[in-house]
Amino acid sequence: MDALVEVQNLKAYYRAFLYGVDREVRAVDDITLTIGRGEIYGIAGESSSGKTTLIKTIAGAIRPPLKVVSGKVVFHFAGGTQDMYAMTPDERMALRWLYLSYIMQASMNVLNPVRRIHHSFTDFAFRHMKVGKNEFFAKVGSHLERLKLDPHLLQAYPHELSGGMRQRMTIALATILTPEFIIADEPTTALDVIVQRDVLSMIREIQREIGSSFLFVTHDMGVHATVSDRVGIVYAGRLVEEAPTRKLFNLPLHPYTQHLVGSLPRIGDAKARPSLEGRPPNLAMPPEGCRFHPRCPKRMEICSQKVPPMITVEPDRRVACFAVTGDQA
Ligand SMILES: Nc1ncnc2c1ncn2[C@@H]1O[C@H](COP(=O)(O)OP(=O)(O)OP(=O)(O)O)[C@@H](O)[C@H]1O
Repeated sequence: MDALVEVQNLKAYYRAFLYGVDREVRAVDDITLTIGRGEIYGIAGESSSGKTTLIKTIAGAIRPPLKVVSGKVVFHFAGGTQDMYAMTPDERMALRWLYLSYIMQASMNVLNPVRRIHHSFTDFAFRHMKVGKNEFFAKVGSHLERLKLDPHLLQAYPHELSGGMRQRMTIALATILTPEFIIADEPTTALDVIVQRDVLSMIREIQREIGSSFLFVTHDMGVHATVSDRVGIVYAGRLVEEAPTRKLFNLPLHPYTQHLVGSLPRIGDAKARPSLEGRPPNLAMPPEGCRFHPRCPKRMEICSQKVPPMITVEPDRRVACFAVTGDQA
């Protein structure tokens, strides 16, 4: 695989005072993954599993109480190879928008609510494009048309657009400079199913047209089935399985992935699918060994004693589970 982003043994913890005690919340704990050029890499996992913290850490958007404890995030952009945490804040800023951009769930936060939408494009992209105003707006117009958005919408205020249209406009804004890497955090979660489909096909189209790589985060496995090329499953701050999407859905290996895939509703279901017993762990006091073991139907003695390493079980898939790989140490 031609790697665009390499995340190596990344650990990022929050410092939190809980019940008067100073604790570390180990939200990202030793994650290693590679995102290929032109690939849509999905991250899935339930609420509080560390998805948002992982993408903030990859994007270099770190502020206290979050701290990168160890590990690396390396980008192989056209401008050269860069190590996110060896860069100065200015160098990091220079990457934003041009090479790396971010699509969030709450699109209103990006589009200035009291100004017409064209101002948002000017504010974010004009100085980077290094062309005159007329040429700039011609480029913005053709980018919108390419994404099947009417350029007249640039004259509108954000509140005049529907939620789905606003989100599509935010995606147009995030991609106007054709960044090589786009991070999307639950970009369709607040949208109804029909609008969600439009936004997902827009993301696929962008990936085809401008060849960007995406890191696509959502707890919704149905969305991953539609849009992601590969999926990494996160549980309690750790990556537990990674595979091409089709393989992951056809034959999930990790018991947690089996639960996620097995709990997807299917047409003809007479009753609700069983939910997993127990709750995800408190990341300030995670269980020893495999963090999933207290809830795992396949747990063995070793699972509470040792952290299962991520093992490559096929050239394109990895899993961290003693029940699958045995103890290979
Ligand atoms: N500012 C903070 N201080 C302390 N702990 C935090 C802070 N922000 C998040 N956490 C903790 O870090 C862990 C991971 O949170 P994170 O938001 O990354 O999870 P998530 O998978 O993105 O969840 P969701 O899907 O609900 O957004 C959680 O245990 C959360 O309580």
